[in-house]
Amino acid sequence: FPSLLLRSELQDSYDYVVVGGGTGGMTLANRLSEDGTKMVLVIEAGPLDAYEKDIMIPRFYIGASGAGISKYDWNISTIPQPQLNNRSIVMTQGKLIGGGSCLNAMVFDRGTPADYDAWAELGNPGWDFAGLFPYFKRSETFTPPLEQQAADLGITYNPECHGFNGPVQSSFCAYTYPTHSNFLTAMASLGVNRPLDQGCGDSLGAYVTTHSIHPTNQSRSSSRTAYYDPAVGRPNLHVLTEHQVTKLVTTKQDSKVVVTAVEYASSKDATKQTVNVKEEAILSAGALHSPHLLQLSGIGPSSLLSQYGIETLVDLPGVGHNLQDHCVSGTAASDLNNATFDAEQGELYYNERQGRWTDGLPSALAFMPLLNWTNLGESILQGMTPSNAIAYLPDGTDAPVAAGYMSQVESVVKMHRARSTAAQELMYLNGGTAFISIIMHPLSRGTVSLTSIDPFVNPLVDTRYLTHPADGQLLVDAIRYNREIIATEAIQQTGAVEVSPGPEVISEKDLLASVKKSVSTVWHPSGTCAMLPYEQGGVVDPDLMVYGVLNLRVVDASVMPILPGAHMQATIYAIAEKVFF
Ligand SMILES: Cc1cc2nc3c(=O)[nH]c(=O)nc-3n(C[C@H](O)[C@H](O)[C@H](O)COP(=O)(O)OP(=O)(O)OC[C@H]3O[C@@H](n4cnc5c(N)ncnc54)[C@H](O)[C@@H]3O)c2cc1C
Repeated sequence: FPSLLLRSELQDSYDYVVVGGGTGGMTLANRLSEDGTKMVLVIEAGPLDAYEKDIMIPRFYIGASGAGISKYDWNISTIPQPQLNNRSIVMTQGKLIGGGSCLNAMVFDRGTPADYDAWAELGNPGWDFAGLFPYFKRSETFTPPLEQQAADLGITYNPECHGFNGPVQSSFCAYTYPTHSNFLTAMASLGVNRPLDQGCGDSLGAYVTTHSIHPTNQSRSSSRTAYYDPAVGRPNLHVLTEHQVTKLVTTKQDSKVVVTAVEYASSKDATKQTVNVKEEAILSAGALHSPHLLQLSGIGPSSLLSQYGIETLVDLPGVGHNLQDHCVSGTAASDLNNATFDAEQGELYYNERQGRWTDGLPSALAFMPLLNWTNLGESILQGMTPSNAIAYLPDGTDAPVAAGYMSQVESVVKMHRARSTAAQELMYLNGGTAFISIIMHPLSRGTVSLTSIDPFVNPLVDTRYLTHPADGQLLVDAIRYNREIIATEAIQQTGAVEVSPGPEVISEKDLLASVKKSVSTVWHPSGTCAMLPYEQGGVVDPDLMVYGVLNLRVVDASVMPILPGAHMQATIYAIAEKVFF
């Protein structure tokens, strides 16, 4: 791996220093270093993986393996959540070259046009669907479904909505459970449409999705394989792994702050080193660590920084606020898998690159607008009005952050009313073992905050899932909807019966209690350095430049002002592809 450097081989200064070699960071580093006149350094806290099967074979993605791969994970959990019976939720976050794109479930999709148009309407010109569309395409090499697969599962696509030369592979899993047809038939019987192609923004309805999987060898396509591997030999791209950035070194120029260097260390006890920044520093440390690093560097809410004796260089109340995540709860049906089946499928994978092991997160799903699946839509929407919502923000939320939140809620309600976005994503898991519902536009907001001036102490993550009652109501009603699906003739043919929460759990109160017992995450934290106007609690402007700092950007999940009604990675690749070009 020639561009992995020892610290002693580093130059004194670089044109660009990218903090974090994950999904967004490696994309940027690759594109910036296409210009051979620019020296680019990536500093990544984690190592380079060794193409282990847990990373590369879809069957073993971290969620499927249960416990995960702690050496490639930051091993962070939320603080105990009082509203969830004091449970802490495990918040897996990649700590390796490729970041989350090496651990994720590989679903590769886009939201609806409304999801991104809302970003633009919130004060970010150019970040609507039309503005992002070329960059979605630029990041992607799309492989259409095989003829038989398309016929069996009714997969349709529009080539005009896809890229065919981009670094990230997007394809349909070689294997689909036979019961996926039952699911699609069941959804059709409930009146749910089959969209032409989610790549065009036509993502509402039930269908089989694309994954970031290489269609030839059926292995993971990540920012490591897509953006790191091809750039590894460039003399102007240096990558320092297993070193954690501890602080941005700054000076003042007129009224603005300038980043002059980046400080890093290999461990808590190691001597801290610095590398100079000629043009820009770029934070791509993810939605938990980018705000943490800003706070450690004196850029954040002064009320928080003063508690730790950190001088406030830029008072930005939004840093670490507006934490949003796609939370999930489900209805378990019968277990359709067994160990013998799995062993047979393993053999099939190694011999032919076919079978169940080519399938990461099961690919049959439905994105459902609010008013299309719940009869309680109108009353849930009433409870979502911005003036109601503000009461559910964390205590002590600064006025600009609250103002930005009100605008976000307005956008979300508008989209729900127009049925232009998904309120839930319904996943048909493992060929029918569970129907899981993921809230696409949660109104609960959490925080990420430092708890020590020691950068090696992880930030405190408080996701505050279900603190806005509408999020809980949606998950409760999703269980009722799952029961309707299980009762359809097509699903009954699979032999599925509800095992959890159990058909005896019926009242609103009991259903909510069961949701609170089970609610978890699909690991999509975002919004903590939101791209919003300054007076709305924004942290970065539409060029993703941090307010009050001359040469600092944030390029990762934390800049999303509102979560899209989709999984994250395709959007993060597009953000990183777009920001400089
Ligand atoms: C288990 C799991 C399943 C998921 N499933 C899907 C899915 O199926 N589809 C989908 O689209 N999305 C999925 N996601 C979400 C998606 O993968 C993430 O949202 C995305 O990868 C985040 O990209 P990022 O660039 O914001 O951060 P990351 O990719 O996490 O990159 C941040 C990088 O910065 C490094 N870093 C942090 N702090 C420092 C520091 N101080 N110094 C140096 N380096 C630092 C980290 O080690 C990491 O490598 C999943 C995520 C997880 C964890």
